[in-house]
Amino acid sequence: MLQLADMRLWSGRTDSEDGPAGERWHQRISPLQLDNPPGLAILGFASDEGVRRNKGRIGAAKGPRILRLAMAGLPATFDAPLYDAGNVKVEKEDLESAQALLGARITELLSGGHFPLVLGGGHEIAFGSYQGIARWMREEHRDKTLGIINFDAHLDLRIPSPKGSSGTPFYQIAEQCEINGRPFNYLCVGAADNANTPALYHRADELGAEVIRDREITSWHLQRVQERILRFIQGVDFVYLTVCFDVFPAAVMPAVSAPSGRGVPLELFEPLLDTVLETGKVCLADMAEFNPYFDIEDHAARTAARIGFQIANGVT
Ligand SMILES: N=CN[C@@H](CCC(=O)O)C(=O)O
Ligand SMILES: [Mn+2]
Ligand SMILES: [Mn+2]
Repeated sequence: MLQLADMRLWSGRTDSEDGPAGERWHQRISPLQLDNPPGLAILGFASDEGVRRNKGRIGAAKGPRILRLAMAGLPATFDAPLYDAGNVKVEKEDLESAQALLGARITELLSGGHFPLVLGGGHEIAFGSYQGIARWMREEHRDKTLGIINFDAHLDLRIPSPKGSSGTPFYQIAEQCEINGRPFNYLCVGAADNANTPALYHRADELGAEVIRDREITSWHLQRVQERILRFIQGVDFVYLTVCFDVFPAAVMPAVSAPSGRGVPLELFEPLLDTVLETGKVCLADMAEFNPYFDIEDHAARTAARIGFQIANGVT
């Protein structure tokens, strides 16, 4: 179901003595209305169902709420309008309907010229995000191609058994691409060898997916990784950016279902994210798997908000 924006979440300190340059997101954001001028539209996907089906630690359905609270106090550093587009909530384990509804809402946002910043929820969010982008491209950009960049410790290329989960979204997307005669352009950045079986790597190969492993991402090799990402982006017209929070070290991001044994350090992730954003091709970003039950004194929520801040500033 669709839930209207709960504007009570957007509150925090105000520094009125500093004028507009002292404003924060909670002072700029408004509930999205039909025909609002294009802006950054925050949309939540309150879902535990994908992680539950994937035998993980549930709690990500509370992500959209806690992430909004964490982002409310961010400095308002961009001029574009900022909107809250509400939430899509999974009801009675019916993940498929919620993903379709998320997709429909995203198509509306993209058609309205907005940049959707979608807050999960487990990584099953990706199959909803993709449905929304795919329909928008079918309707408005038929001849263009899409690339998916997933910052993640996991490939998320599991085969639905029998239903989709937080571990299957990119396999489901590959199936859709096959059905519709579209290329499956998928780059996973940060995959961990201790968190993906050979079967999953084999599937990545079969599907022509590109993989940059976590251990390849060091400060010494940063430029090489940036070049690989840029090469991937050069081959597509639009990029769907998805960040699975378990790509970070567990000490930085304990608030996930499956914390990382190594992870990509934040100080290396940030320049990689800039590399993606600076191409100007990103049409949507989502952030998945934030589970506030496993946070420690809101530390991870702050890190997640910082990534939202970097994306918002990079696309506006
Ligand atoms: N979306 C994440 N999925 C991981 C979870 C791994 C785990 O629970 O250990 C996966 O399916 O591989
Ligand atoms: Mn993951
Ligand atoms: Mn994932």
